Amino acid sequence: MSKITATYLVHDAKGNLEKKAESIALGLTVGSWTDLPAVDQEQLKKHKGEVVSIQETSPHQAAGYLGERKAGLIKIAYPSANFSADIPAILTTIFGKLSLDGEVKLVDIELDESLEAQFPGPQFGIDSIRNKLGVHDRPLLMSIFKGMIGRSTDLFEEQLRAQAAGGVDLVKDDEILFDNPLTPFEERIRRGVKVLNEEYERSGHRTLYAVNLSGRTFDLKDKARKAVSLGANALLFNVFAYGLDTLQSLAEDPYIDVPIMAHPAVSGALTASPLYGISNQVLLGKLLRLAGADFVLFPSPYGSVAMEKQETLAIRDALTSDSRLRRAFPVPSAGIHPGLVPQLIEDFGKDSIINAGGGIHGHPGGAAAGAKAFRDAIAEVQAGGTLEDAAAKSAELEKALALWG
Ligand SMILES: CSCCC(=O)C(=O)COP(=O)(O)O
Ligand SMILES: [Mg+2]
Repeated sequence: MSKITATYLVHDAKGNLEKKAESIALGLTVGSWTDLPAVDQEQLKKHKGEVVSIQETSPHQAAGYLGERKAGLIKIAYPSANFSADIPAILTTIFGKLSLDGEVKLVDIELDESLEAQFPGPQFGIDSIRNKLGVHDRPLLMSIFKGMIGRSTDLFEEQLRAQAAGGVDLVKDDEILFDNPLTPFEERIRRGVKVLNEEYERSGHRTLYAVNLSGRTFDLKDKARKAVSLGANALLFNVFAYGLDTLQSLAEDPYIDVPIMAHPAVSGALTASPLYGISNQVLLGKLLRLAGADFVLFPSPYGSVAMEKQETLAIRDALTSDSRLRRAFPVPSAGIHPGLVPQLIEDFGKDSIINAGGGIHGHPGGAAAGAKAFRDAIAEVQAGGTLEDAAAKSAELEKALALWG
């Protein structure tokens, strides 16, 4: 029978992990069935959650916790006969009321093949995005518009041109730039298409622009379709302000045939606690890939909004592991500057995106020089050289390293 298996990190003050596991397996499925007549018990058996394993582990030393307790990893399998094949039903089954019930964190999920087959995953994924850009042999470079709130479309055009001229492969809106009278959504797309076509004619380098798809949930599909009809070639989406299923609906729409970039804004509210919530591997990795994100941003382990390295590597693996689903691009972000390029490539590999806002716009020579500094660093590291080798040949990189190290 098809199923989903969920793993929970449980801290139990009473110290009885077996009882806790059984109460989860029952409570999230058939409830208390043992008191029912035998015929009903038989009927309900096939819907009951199954405790697959219980592995005791050392309790987390969370500040302020007093007293004895046991911790364990509890694995429970839920029959897919219990839920429809959509993320809201799955999340409610495996972590609905349980998410409110003490120190329990959802740390892993495994869908069996027949369940996973009911999700399309990324529409494009790494290989197809590389084909669009014609770049196959290095990590991609992305930059972020900065300081656009309250500014005009002329500045937008100027920033976009400079970023593209410096050699970035993708430019994205900042997630905090919404539809507004000064830089309206449709106007950003029109101007973006014009500038990037001109830059392509001039340099032969292709750049994609991910416009921030924002507004009310029920307007998103029409807005995204309109964006595509105007020539938008990628969308940025604050998925956790809306919900994973909203992303899936956008990714599945045949008229919204552009890659979608998932921003992690708001996700920290669900993932940050070591005791509660959902692990980053599950939320930003497995679930975003399942829901159809082509690119996933998350805090890098060494930038300004840092995440534990192990967690970032687990996200990377969840997005790129072998699967029937296409691979999504990991985009470690926040506080990224050219001095971090060797470490980024070592940790996230060729099939990742190096993404910078301040690290490009803050370059003393402007955004074009900032982008070139990154491209020079990437080229040298890919060729087996060092940043020092690259800086000796690149005035832009030399300046960036002098500023940020
Ligand atoms: C926390 S991951 C998303 C990073 C982001 O949205 C951003 O704007 C990063 O900008 P930065 O200037 O730190 O590169
Ligand atoms: Mg941002």
